[in-house]
Amino acid sequence: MINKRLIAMVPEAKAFIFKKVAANWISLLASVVLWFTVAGMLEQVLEQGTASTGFGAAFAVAAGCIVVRFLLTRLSARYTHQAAASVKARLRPAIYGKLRRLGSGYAAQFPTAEAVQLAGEGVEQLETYFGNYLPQFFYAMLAPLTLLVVFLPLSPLTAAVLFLCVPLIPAAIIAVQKVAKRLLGKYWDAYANLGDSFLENLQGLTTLKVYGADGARHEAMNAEAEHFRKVTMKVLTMQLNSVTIMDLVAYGGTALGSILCARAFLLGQVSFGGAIAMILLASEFFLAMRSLGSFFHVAMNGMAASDRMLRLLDLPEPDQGQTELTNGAITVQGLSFSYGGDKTALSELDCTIPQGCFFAVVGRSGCGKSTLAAILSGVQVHYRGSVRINGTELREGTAESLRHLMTVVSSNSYLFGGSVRSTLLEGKPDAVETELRDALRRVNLLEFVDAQGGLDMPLLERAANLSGGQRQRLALARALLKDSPIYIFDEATSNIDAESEEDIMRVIRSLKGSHTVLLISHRLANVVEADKILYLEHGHLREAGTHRDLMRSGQGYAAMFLAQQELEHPGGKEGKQPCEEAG
Ligand SMILES: Nc1ncnc2c1ncn2[C@@H]1O[C@H](COP(=O)(O)OP(=O)(O)OP(=O)(O)O)[C@@H](O)[C@H]1O
Repeated sequence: MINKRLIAMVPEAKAFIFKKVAANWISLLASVVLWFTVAGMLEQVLEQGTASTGFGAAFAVAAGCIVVRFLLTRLSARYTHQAAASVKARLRPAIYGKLRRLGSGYAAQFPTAEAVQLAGEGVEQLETYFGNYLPQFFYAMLAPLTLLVVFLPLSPLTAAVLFLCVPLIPAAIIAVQKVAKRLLGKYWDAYANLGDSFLENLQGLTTLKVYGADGARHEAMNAEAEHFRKVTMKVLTMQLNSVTIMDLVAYGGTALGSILCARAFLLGQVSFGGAIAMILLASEFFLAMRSLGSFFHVAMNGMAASDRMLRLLDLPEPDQGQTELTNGAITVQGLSFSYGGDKTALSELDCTIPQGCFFAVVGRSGCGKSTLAAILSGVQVHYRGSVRINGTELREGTAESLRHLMTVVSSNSYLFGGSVRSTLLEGKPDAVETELRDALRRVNLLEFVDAQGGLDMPLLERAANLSGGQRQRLALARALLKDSPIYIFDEATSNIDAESEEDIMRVIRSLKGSHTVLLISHRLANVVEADKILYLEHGHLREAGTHRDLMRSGQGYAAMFLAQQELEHPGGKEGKQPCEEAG
């Protein structure tokens, strides 16, 4: 339960823990003085029948002790909060920073829902570990030792019996520790799985409704929730049972101590005042350990969370490059990539994309187009072979410079809720009104936005109040404002209306010359004007050339192009037009 690595991660907490232990210990000494003073007054009253001289001083001492205890209790609570705050301030950024360093492909290594649960509830339970459990752990050892020293001169037998009973509480804790660890492991598994399902079902709710599959998912989630409830109940039962045992030891021990004190008084071994003071203090022998037992269960849960947190923090990170990437030709040599297993998504790819050129990557579904985009944009970093931009290897470049250099616009670019203005400003935070309006004009969205109240037109989450084509055009306007030297368009025109598609393609074509453009498109009519088309098949580069070259060679690309034209214009001659125009 003393995790050195975890403690080292929150170095500030050590000082607060020390101060809290000191405050609790001084408070215990104040209790000793208080109860001995009260007992002394009682003895005086019993012996003399009335208050005598020195009573006023005794009252003053007792009142002083009460005030000291009150102040120290407040101080102790403050140290708890400060320790807890330092836990939050250290661990949440550590989790967030790790996810950032893992890069946008982090979800392949660690589920999003679990990361959120750890950063939220996991960290909160660790607050109890640092703020309560650790200080109590040290205080619970100090308190019985202090009382042993106080009791020994008065009644050695009582002191010895009480002191020997105290370890029964940690023994009860140790007895349940193994069971608790196993149960809490199960608890976190069930919690994380439920979180994953909940997040996924929520994200896909519309799809579930469309297919009428929400009922089945509902049932499946009910079963998961029921499993989580049962595990939670087992955890609570275990905690309750162990608390009952600890209470039995604490109150049984206090009762035994009181009986021994009374016996020592009757045998004349201790004065009346001494016996009363010991009876009043007997419970203090156990209270510290008893509180430790209560904190133990919450802290144990925090420890289970910390195991997972450390697993996340230990995940291997992609090497952080140190070289500034600069604009220039993209050179790919012997590029291979696999998502795991024997199957390769890309095999020995070679190509050079000169600066300012318009390249297209095409091929059948699953041939590796998006994988290439993910590698070029730094999302997938574990590739073999070489990818250089202006001569610098991609993995040696800093993430920051790659972000400046390249923008990816995909078919599902995320649009946050807010306004059109706030969305556009994500592309260029210091853009002025005219720049924002100009970007909207370029994607043919200005008129619509103006009709809806202008740049401050409100946007719902994921811009749900826009049509698919409008969303995509807005995402493009945001990307244009960023004005990066290289753009990758990954199916940026899929699933949208023909008018929006043409608007977007017009903008993409206009970037040629001033920007390097890599267009990934399943619709080959869109790539006809590309300077070079790369045709992939099962991760291999099979053909490369202009549309005209590839049509002339009459292989895979030509067959795919003609098939699409036939589908779009059945029986018509239109199918051949773009080819002839390009020629
Ligand atoms: N995250 C992943 N984990 C495992 N395999 C993956 C993953 N993403 C893609 N793949 C596999 O890698 C191969 C290439 O996928 P990729 O997404 O690059 O194809 P694509 O050409 O972009 O397809 P599409 O045109 O359908 O988008 C496919 O066989 C796919 O099943």
